Amino acid sequence: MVSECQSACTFSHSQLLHSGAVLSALQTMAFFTHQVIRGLSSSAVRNAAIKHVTIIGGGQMGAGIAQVAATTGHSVVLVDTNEEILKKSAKGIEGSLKRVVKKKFADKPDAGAEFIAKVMANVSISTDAASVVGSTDLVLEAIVENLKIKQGLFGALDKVAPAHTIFASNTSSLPITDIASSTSRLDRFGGLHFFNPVPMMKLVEVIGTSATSQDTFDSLLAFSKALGKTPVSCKVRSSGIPYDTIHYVHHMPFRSIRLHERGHGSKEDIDIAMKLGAGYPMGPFELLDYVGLDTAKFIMDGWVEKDPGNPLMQPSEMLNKLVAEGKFGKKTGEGFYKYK
Ligand SMILES: CC(=O)CC(=O)SCCNC(=O)CCNC(=O)[C@H](O)C(C)(C)COP(=O)(O)OP(=O)(O)OC[C@H]1O[C@@H](n2cnc3c(N)ncnc32)[C@H](O)[C@@H]1OP(=O)(O)O
Ligand SMILES: NC(=O)C1=CN([C@@H]2O[C@H](COP(=O)(O)OP(=O)(O)OC[C@H]3O[C@@H](n4cnc5c(N)ncnc54)[C@H](O)[C@@H]3O)[C@@H](O)[C@H]2O)C=CC1
Repeated sequence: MVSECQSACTFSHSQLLHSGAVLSALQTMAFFTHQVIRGLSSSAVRNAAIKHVTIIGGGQMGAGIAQVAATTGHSVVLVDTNEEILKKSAKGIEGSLKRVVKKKFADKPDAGAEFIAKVMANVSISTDAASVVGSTDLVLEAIVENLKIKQGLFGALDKVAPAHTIFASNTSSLPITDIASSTSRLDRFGGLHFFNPVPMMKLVEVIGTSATSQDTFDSLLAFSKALGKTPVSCKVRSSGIPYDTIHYVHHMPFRSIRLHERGHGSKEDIDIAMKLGAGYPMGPFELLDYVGLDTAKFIMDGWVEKDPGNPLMQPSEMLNKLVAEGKFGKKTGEGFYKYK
C-alpha cells in the first residue's frame, strides 16, 4: 500500500499518472475513444482480461475485495472519500494478510513478510475516482447501500472512464438495472456480489441484466475465477437483482430479531441455539453485527417496501433504534453486542 494523494500514486502499471500532463492526455484519449466507441454497437466493444481494477469504497467489502484482487496479481486502486478512511482500509488489509500468512507461511516468517509486501505493492489509494479510472478495466463499487449515491457515482465516472471499462456493483439488494440507469454503458454493467469476509468466503454472484452483454458477463465470470472464487451466474432476472442467497442468509437473522422483540428469547440464547443446534458459524445477531446494521436496515427496508403485506417483512423497532443511535455493529464498536 502506498501513498495518500488525490490521484492514485505509485502502483506499478501507471506510475506515469504522477504527471498531471500525462494524466490529462490519457483522460482526453479515453474520452475520445469513449465517444467513438459509443457510436458503435455494443457488440463491437470487446473486453480484454481484467487486470487493472478500481474499487470504490474502502469499507469492509471494498477492502476485502482489494485484498483478494491484489493477492491474485491484479493492479488495484482503492478509492474512498478521505485519507483517514483509506489509512484504516490499508491497516485492515495488512491485518487480514497477516492472518493469512500466519497459516500459509507458518514456518517461514521472511517469506510471509515478502508475500505481504508484494501484495501491498499492488494496491494504491486515491480520494478522487475520476482521476484514476483512465486506465482501469473494471470499476467495482462497494459504497453505502443507497441507490441515489451509487447512481451519482457511476453517472459521473461514465463520463471519464474508457469505453472498454466494465462497471459493476457489489450491492446486496438493489436492482443493477436501476444503478446502471445513470450511465450510457448498460451493456458493460453488471453485478459482482461478494460475501463477507471476502478473503474467506468463496462465493461470488455474477449478475447480468437484460442489457448486459455476453462479453461483459463472461469477463466478470472470468475475473471472479481469477480471484480464486467460485462464481454462480445470475442472469435470469431482467432487473438484475442479486440471487436469493441474500434472502436465505438474512431470513434467519430477521426472523430472530422478531423472536427477540416478542420476548421469546435473549439474543445470546438465540445465537447459541443457532450455532450449537443448527451448525451456523455465527449466531444471527453476531452475523447482523458483522454485516453492519446500517446495511441490514437498507436490505430490510427494501424488502418491506416490496412486500408490505408480509408479516415477516415488517420494520424492526430494535434495528431502527440501533441504527438511529449510530450503532452499526462491529464496525462502529457496538450493535446488538459491544466490541470495545
Ligand atoms: C450482506 C450481503 O450482501 C451478503 C453477505 O456477505 S452475508 C454474510 C455472509 N457471511 C457469513 O455468513 C459469515 C459467517 N461466518 C463464518 O463463516 C465464520 O465465522 C468466519 C469465516 C467469518 C470466521 O471463522 P471462525 O472460525 O468462526 O472465526 P475466527 O476464529 O475469527 O477465524 C478463523 C480463521 O479464519 C481466518 N479468518 C477469519 N476472518 C478473516 C479475515 N477477515 N481475513 C483473513 N483471515 C480470516 C483466520 O485464519 C482465522 O484464524 P485467526 O483468528 O487465528 O487469524
Ligand atoms: N457488509 C456486508 O456483509 C456486505 C455488504 N455488501 C454491499 O457492499 C457495499 C458496501 O458495504 P460495506 O463494505 O459493508 O460498507 P462499509 O460501510 O463498511 O463501507 C462503505 C465505504 O464506502 C465509502 N463511501 C461512501 N460513499 C462513497 C463515495 N461516494 N465514494 C467513495 N467512497 C464512498 C464509505 O466512506 C465507506 O468507507 C454495500 O452496497 C453493501 O450492501 C455486499 C455483500 C456483503
